[in-house]
Amino acid sequence: MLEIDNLTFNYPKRRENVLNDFSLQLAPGGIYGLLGRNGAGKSTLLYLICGLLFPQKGRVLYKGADTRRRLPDTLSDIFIVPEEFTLPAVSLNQYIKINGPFYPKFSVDDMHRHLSTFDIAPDINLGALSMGQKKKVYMSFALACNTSLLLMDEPTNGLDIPGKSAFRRFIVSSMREDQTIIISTHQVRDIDSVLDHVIIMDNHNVLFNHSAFDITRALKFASTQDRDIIQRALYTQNNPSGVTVVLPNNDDEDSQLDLEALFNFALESPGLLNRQFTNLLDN
Ligand SMILES: Nc1ncnc2c1ncn2[C@@H]1O[C@H](COP(=O)(O)OP(=O)(O)OP(=O)(O)O)[C@@H](O)[C@H]1O
Repeated sequence: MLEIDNLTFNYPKRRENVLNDFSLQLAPGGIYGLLGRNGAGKSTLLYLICGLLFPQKGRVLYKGADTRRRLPDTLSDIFIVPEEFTLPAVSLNQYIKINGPFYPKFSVDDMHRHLSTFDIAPDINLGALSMGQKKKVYMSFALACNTSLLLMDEPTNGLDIPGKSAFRRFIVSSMREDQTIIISTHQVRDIDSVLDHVIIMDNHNVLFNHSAFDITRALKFASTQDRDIIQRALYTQNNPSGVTVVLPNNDDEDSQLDLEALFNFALESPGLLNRQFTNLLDN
């Protein structure tokens, strides 16, 4: 269990807090999408979760331990793939030899399996890779560490088109049931089919926090030109072939979660969206 209790955080010399009395609890297992406008504090939250930043107030507990204590047992069970990183100019084998031992469940076989999903040979030198290739190698290493918590900041930025679909395969096929992955991203089309849970941040706090199952139970997403349907919609946005609509799912129909529409709906009418969920949970 990841427990974020009343977190308040600001960087030095900034007027407004980045996070203000921010609380969130994540049950273990599953892929969480963390969404928010630019500057909402998504990266900051990931750094606070893994103990790279310390809050001014509140705390983050992972499996009962405060992550700011940076205990070896905690740090060896959490991995973060930041949006930007550097890799040393060494062979992959050397990199694994140096870094693998910090993670007791690291598996070379898993590493090779993940690399092959991305079509990358294992006998490479990390200094001779493009940024996108480095990202694929680093994400493969991250997953091969088999930590129970994996944090990824904009993981699909810089990946080519085959790399983006490989990423979805890589995430879904490689994660274990007890593993929790938090993915912060703006590239919603790259991940909307793999998420188990959606968290939207705004105004220094959590704006929306529900499972994909509950979202598609409460809401129906469609693209239409039918005026009657458009008039009944809770939220509409134009698309090149008609109108994307979000409707109350009164007749229990299955539809594909449209993360972009959900995100825009949440920012535009958070009260209406959250009321829809209160109604669903009451029924
Ligand atoms: N090192 C820093 N020093 C001062 N302010 C910072 C620092 N890093 C981030 N900030 C500020 O904190 C706020 C939150 O930044 P953060 O990077 O967490 O947002 P984000 O939601 O990840 O944004 P984006 O979607 O653009 O990546 C922003 O207003 C940013 O300007």
